[in-house]
Amino acid sequence: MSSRAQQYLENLKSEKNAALILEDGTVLYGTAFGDTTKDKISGEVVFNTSMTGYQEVLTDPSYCGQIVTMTYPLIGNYGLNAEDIESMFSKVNGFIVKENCNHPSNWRAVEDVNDFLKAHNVIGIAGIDTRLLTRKIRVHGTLKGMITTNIDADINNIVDTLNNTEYPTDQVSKVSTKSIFRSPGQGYRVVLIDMGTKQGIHRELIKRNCDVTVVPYDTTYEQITRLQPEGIMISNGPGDPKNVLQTAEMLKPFIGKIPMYGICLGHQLIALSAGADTEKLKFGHRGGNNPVKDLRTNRVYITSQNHGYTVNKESLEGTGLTISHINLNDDTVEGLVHESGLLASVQYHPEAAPGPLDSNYLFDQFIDTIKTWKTGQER
Ligand SMILES: NC(=O)CC[C@H](N)C(=O)O
Repeated sequence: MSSRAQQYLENLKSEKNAALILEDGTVLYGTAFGDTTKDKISGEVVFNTSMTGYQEVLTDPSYCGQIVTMTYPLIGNYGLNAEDIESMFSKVNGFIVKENCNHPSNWRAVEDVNDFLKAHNVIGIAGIDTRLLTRKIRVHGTLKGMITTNIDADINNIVDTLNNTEYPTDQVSKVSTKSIFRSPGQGYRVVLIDMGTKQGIHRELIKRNCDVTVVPYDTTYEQITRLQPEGIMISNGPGDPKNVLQTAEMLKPFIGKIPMYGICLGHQLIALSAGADTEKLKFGHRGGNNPVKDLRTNRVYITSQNHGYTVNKESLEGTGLTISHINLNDDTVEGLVHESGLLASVQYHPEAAPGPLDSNYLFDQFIDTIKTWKTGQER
């Protein structure tokens, strides 16, 4: 080996000041960045295959408590800007990349990933073989992991702890709004149940002139009725939908009575409240190019996704719900419609723009459902 190559390897080794330890005993060494004052954090390690959109991933509350790895090898090259945030705070527990770019170049960039993570108290680890990590997750399913800056820590001890730790169950309460707030508009009155909503959903409703009232996940049926909604939107959010069964229960009396739309966690909650079941996927769908077919038109859409759970197909029988959309990669349920014609939901993110804006039409359909329902009421 040439002395230059040797020097390069030496440098690489000396930069390794953090470790990613997985519950199966795998240890990968890398370089800490972002908030490096955290000496250890743990969570479910998931991968996202988007080539861009790391800012949206970092600010999407659905990732609350998870450690996210990006499969695209260079992250941060266009920085972060003031417009593309999905929420004010980053709720990821940790961020794993192959290479972090500290010198972003983009006319909208206001900061780099390192500074962003620092400001949001999130630790990152760079220099990780994210291809190897992703293959492990694909074979095993998502894994619990820890990022630590104590590289001399007792690995066996950490692996034991990871194996004996349960996933948290309280993520929604951490990201849902604490109080009710309203964005007045001239159009339909929509109540947005905030399970950890992305700003994109709010933005799409406002774009359509809706008068939007955002309410916490634990708002009661009576409180929502008092707001006299003409439509209810249930947002995306983190964790297992069965952690928030109270919201599914609360929604029950609204089914078939008032126009409703569910996105991601909202879709899963609608299914649970109609009597269907949900289950965990092996490693989930997280990325910007998931092909979804609308079974009513046979049209295929390229969708943005971020979920680890799915609605169980067999459990839909007798619930009044039928499948409207299907994932072409693994045949899982991607959309539902209710026999009343008032209720629909999708597992993916119609508000997102992973490149194509294909799925925006679903917001128009929700508004059309409200319009038809209102016309029927006035007759
Ligand atoms: N983005 C979401 O709303 C995700 C829903 C749910 N937390 C899941 O992982 O399946």
